[in-house]
Amino acid sequence: MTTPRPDRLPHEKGFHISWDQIHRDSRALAWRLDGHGPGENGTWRGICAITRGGMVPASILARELDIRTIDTIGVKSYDHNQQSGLEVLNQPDPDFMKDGEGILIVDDLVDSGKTLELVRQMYPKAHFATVYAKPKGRVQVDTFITEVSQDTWIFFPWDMALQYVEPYRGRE
Ligand SMILES: O=P(O)(O)OC[C@H]1O[C@H](OP(=O)(O)OP(=O)(O)O)[C@H](O)[C@@H]1O
Ligand code: HPA
Ligand SMILES: [Mg+2]
Repeated sequence: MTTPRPDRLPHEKGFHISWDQIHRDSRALAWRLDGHGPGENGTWRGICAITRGGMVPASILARELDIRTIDTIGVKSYDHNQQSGLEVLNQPDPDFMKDGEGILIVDDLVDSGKTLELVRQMYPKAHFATVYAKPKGRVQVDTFITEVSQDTWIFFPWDMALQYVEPYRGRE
Protein backbone atom coordinates (compact mmCIF):
# COMPACT_ATOMS: atom_id res chain seq x y z
CA MET A 1 0.00 0.00 0.00
CA THR A 2 1.35 3.41 -0.84
CA THR A 3 1.35 6.29 1.65
CA PRO A 4 -1.00 9.10 0.47
CA ARG A 5 0.93 12.11 -0.71
CA PRO A 6 0.27 15.26 1.39
CA ASP A 7 -0.90 18.39 -0.43
CA ARG A 8 2.40 20.08 0.26
CA LEU A 9 5.83 18.58 0.75
CA PRO A 10 7.51 19.47 4.07
CA HIS A 11 9.95 21.87 2.43
CA GLU A 12 7.08 23.77 0.77
CA LYS A 13 5.53 24.94 4.05
CA GLY A 14 8.05 27.71 4.37
CA PHE A 15 10.86 29.49 2.59
CA HIS A 16 14.03 28.31 4.33
CA ILE A 17 16.95 30.68 3.91
CA SER A 18 20.51 29.45 4.44
CA TRP A 19 23.38 31.66 5.63
CA ASP A 20 24.78 31.52 2.12
CA GLN A 21 21.45 32.69 0.66
CA ILE A 22 20.99 35.63 3.04
CA HIS A 23 24.58 36.65 2.34
CA ARG A 24 24.01 36.57 -1.45
CA ASP A 25 20.63 38.33 -1.24
CA SER A 26 21.96 41.04 1.11
CA ARG A 27 24.89 41.60 -1.26
CA ALA A 28 22.43 41.91 -4.15
CA LEU A 29 20.57 44.54 -2.09
CA ALA A 30 23.83 46.42 -1.48
CA TRP A 31 24.66 46.45 -5.17
CA ARG A 32 21.16 47.73 -5.99
CA LEU A 33 21.54 50.60 -3.49
CA ASP A 34 25.11 51.50 -4.36
CA GLY A 35 25.38 54.95 -5.91
CA HIS A 36 21.73 55.85 -5.29
CA GLY A 37 22.13 57.82 -2.05
CA PRO A 38 21.65 61.61 -1.91
CA GLY A 39 25.29 62.29 -0.98
CA GLU A 40 28.32 62.97 -3.16
CA ASN A 41 28.68 60.24 -5.84
CA GLY A 42 25.42 58.70 -4.64
CA THR A 43 26.70 57.86 -1.14
CA TRP A 44 24.55 57.15 1.92
CA ARG A 45 25.10 58.98 5.22
CA GLY A 46 24.59 55.91 7.42
CA ILE A 47 22.60 52.80 8.23
CA CYS A 48 19.94 52.17 10.86
CA ALA A 49 19.10 48.50 11.44
CA ILE A 50 15.69 47.48 12.76
CA THR A 51 16.52 44.95 15.48
CA ARG A 52 16.84 42.18 15.64
CA GLY A 53 16.26 40.78 12.14
CA GLY A 54 17.72 43.78 10.34
CA MET A 55 21.14 43.49 11.94
CA VAL A 56 22.56 40.71 9.74
CA PRO A 57 21.60 42.33 6.41
CA ALA A 58 22.68 45.74 7.79
CA SER A 59 26.13 44.37 8.59
CA ILE A 60 26.53 42.96 5.07
CA LEU A 61 25.31 46.24 3.50
CA ALA A 62 27.71 48.23 5.68
CA ARG A 63 30.64 46.14 4.48
CA GLU A 64 29.70 46.31 0.79
CA LEU A 65 28.86 50.02 0.80
CA ASP A 66 31.77 50.98 3.09
CA ILE A 67 29.47 52.58 5.66
CA ARG A 68 30.81 52.71 9.23
CA THR A 69 28.14 54.82 10.91
CA ILE A 70 25.46 52.42 12.06
CA ASP A 71 22.68 52.76 14.62
CA THR A 72 19.70 50.62 15.60
CA ILE A 73 16.01 51.03 16.33
CA GLY A 74 14.23 48.39 18.39
CA VAL A 75 10.60 47.72 17.52
CA LYS A 76 8.56 45.04 19.26
CA SER A 77 5.10 43.71 18.41
CA TYR A 78 2.91 43.42 21.49
CA ASP A 79 -0.64 42.57 22.55
CA HIS A 80 -2.58 44.87 24.78
CA ASN A 81 -6.25 44.23 25.62
CA GLN A 82 -6.43 41.93 22.59
CA GLN A 83 -5.40 44.74 20.28
CA SER A 84 -2.02 44.25 18.75
CA GLY A 85 0.31 47.18 18.35
CA LEU A 86 3.94 48.13 18.14
CA GLU A 87 6.29 49.54 20.72
CA VAL A 88 9.58 51.33 20.07
CA LEU A 89 12.03 49.83 22.58
CA ASN A 90 15.09 51.88 21.74
CA GLN A 91 15.56 54.97 19.64
CA PRO A 92 18.60 55.73 17.50
CA ASP A 93 20.61 58.93 18.04
CA PRO A 94 18.38 61.85 16.90
CA ASP A 95 21.42 63.92 15.82
CA PHE A 96 22.44 61.09 13.49
CA MET A 97 18.98 60.26 12.16
CA LYS A 98 17.52 63.78 11.77
CA ASP A 99 14.54 63.34 9.37
CA GLY A 100 16.16 60.23 7.85
CA GLU A 101 17.63 61.91 4.75
CA GLY A 102 20.59 59.86 3.49
CA ILE A 103 19.94 57.05 5.98
CA LEU A 104 19.28 53.48 4.89
CA ILE A 105 16.80 51.85 7.26
CA VAL A 106 17.30 48.11 6.93
CA ASP A 107 15.21 45.10 7.91
CA ASP A 108 15.29 41.43 6.95
CA LEU A 109 11.72 41.44 5.62
CA VAL A 110 8.48 43.31 5.38
CA ASP A 111 5.30 41.31 6.02
CA SER A 112 2.19 43.33 6.97
CA GLY A 113 4.23 46.53 6.65
CA LYS A 114 3.27 47.71 10.18
CA THR A 115 6.86 47.88 11.47
CA LEU A 116 8.07 49.96 8.53
CA GLU A 117 4.97 52.14 8.59
CA LEU A 118 5.77 53.15 12.16
CA VAL A 119 9.46 53.77 11.49
CA ARG A 120 8.63 55.69 8.30
CA GLN A 121 6.45 58.09 10.31
CA MET A 122 9.49 58.81 12.48
CA TYR A 123 11.98 59.23 9.59
CA PRO A 124 9.98 60.23 6.50
CA LYS A 125 13.03 61.04 4.35
CA ALA A 126 14.91 57.78 4.98
CA HIS A 127 15.30 55.06 2.35
CA PHE A 128 13.72 51.76 3.45
CA ALA A 129 15.41 48.56 2.31
CA THR A 130 14.56 44.93 3.07
CA VAL A 131 15.92 41.70 1.65
CA TYR A 132 12.51 39.99 1.36
CA ALA A 133 9.01 41.38 0.93
CA LYS A 134 5.44 40.08 1.08
CA PRO A 135 2.73 41.78 -1.04
CA LYS A 136 0.85 43.48 1.84
CA GLY A 137 3.88 45.39 3.06
CA ARG A 138 5.59 46.04 -0.25
CA VAL A 139 4.36 49.65 -0.49
CA GLN A 140 6.36 50.44 2.66
CA VAL A 141 9.71 49.40 1.11
CA ASP A 142 11.74 51.48 -1.31
CA THR A 143 14.13 48.68 -2.34
CA PHE A 144 13.97 44.90 -1.81
CA ILE A 145 15.35 41.81 -3.52
CA THR A 146 12.90 38.87 -3.40
CA GLU A 147 9.12 38.81 -3.08
CA VAL A 148 7.34 35.79 -1.58
CA SER A 149 3.60 35.15 -1.34
CA GLN A 150 1.70 36.41 1.71
CA ASP A 151 1.08 32.86 3.01
CA THR A 152 4.76 31.90 2.92
CA TRP A 153 6.64 31.90 6.23
CA ILE A 154 10.29 32.86 5.84
CA PHE A 155 12.68 30.93 8.09
CA PHE A 156 15.98 32.68 8.71
CA PRO A 157 19.24 30.79 9.37
CA TRP A 158 19.60 32.27 12.87
CA ASP A 159 16.28 30.59 13.79
CA MET A 160 17.19 27.15 12.41
CA ALA A 161 19.60 24.26 12.98
CA LEU A 162 20.69 21.30 10.86
CA GLN A 163 18.90 18.18 12.00
CA TYR A 164 18.09 14.63 10.90
CA VAL A 165 14.83 14.08 9.01
CA GLU A 166 13.11 10.73 8.37
CA PRO A 167 13.14 9.57 4.71
CA TYR A 168 9.97 10.77 3.00
CA ARG A 169 8.48 7.25 2.55
CA GLY A 170 9.15 6.37 6.18
CA ARG A 171 6.97 9.13 7.61
CA GLU A 172 3.50 8.68 9.09
O1 LIG B 1 5.93 43.87 8.32
P1 LIG B 1 5.60 43.38 9.69
O2 LIG B 1 4.32 42.57 9.74
O3 LIG B 1 5.63 44.45 10.73
O4 LIG B 1 6.68 42.27 10.08
C1 LIG B 1 8.05 42.37 9.78
C2 LIG B 1 8.87 42.43 11.04
O5 LIG B 1 8.64 41.25 11.81
C3 LIG B 1 9.89 40.62 12.12
O6 LIG B 1 10.46 41.13 13.30
P2 LIG B 1 9.95 40.74 14.76
O7 LIG B 1 9.03 41.80 15.27
O8 LIG B 1 9.40 39.34 14.72
O9 LIG B 1 11.25 40.78 15.67
P3 LIG B 1 12.76 40.29 15.48
O10 LIG B 1 13.32 41.06 14.31
O11 LIG B 1 13.40 40.65 16.75
O12 LIG B 1 12.74 38.81 15.21
C4 LIG B 1 10.79 41.02 10.96
O13 LIG B 1 12.17 40.97 11.34
C5 LIG B 1 10.35 42.44 10.68
O14 LIG B 1 11.03 43.37 11.52
O1 HPA C 1 7.75 35.28 7.36
C1 HPA C 1 8.32 35.66 8.42
N1 HPA C 1 9.44 35.04 8.91
C2 HPA C 1 10.07 35.44 10.04
N2 HPA C 1 9.64 36.47 10.80
C3 HPA C 1 8.54 37.13 10.39
N3 HPA C 1 7.92 38.18 10.94
C4 HPA C 1 6.86 38.48 10.19
N4 HPA C 1 6.79 37.65 9.12
C5 HPA C 1 7.84 36.77 9.22
MG1 LIG D 1 12.31 42.35 13.01
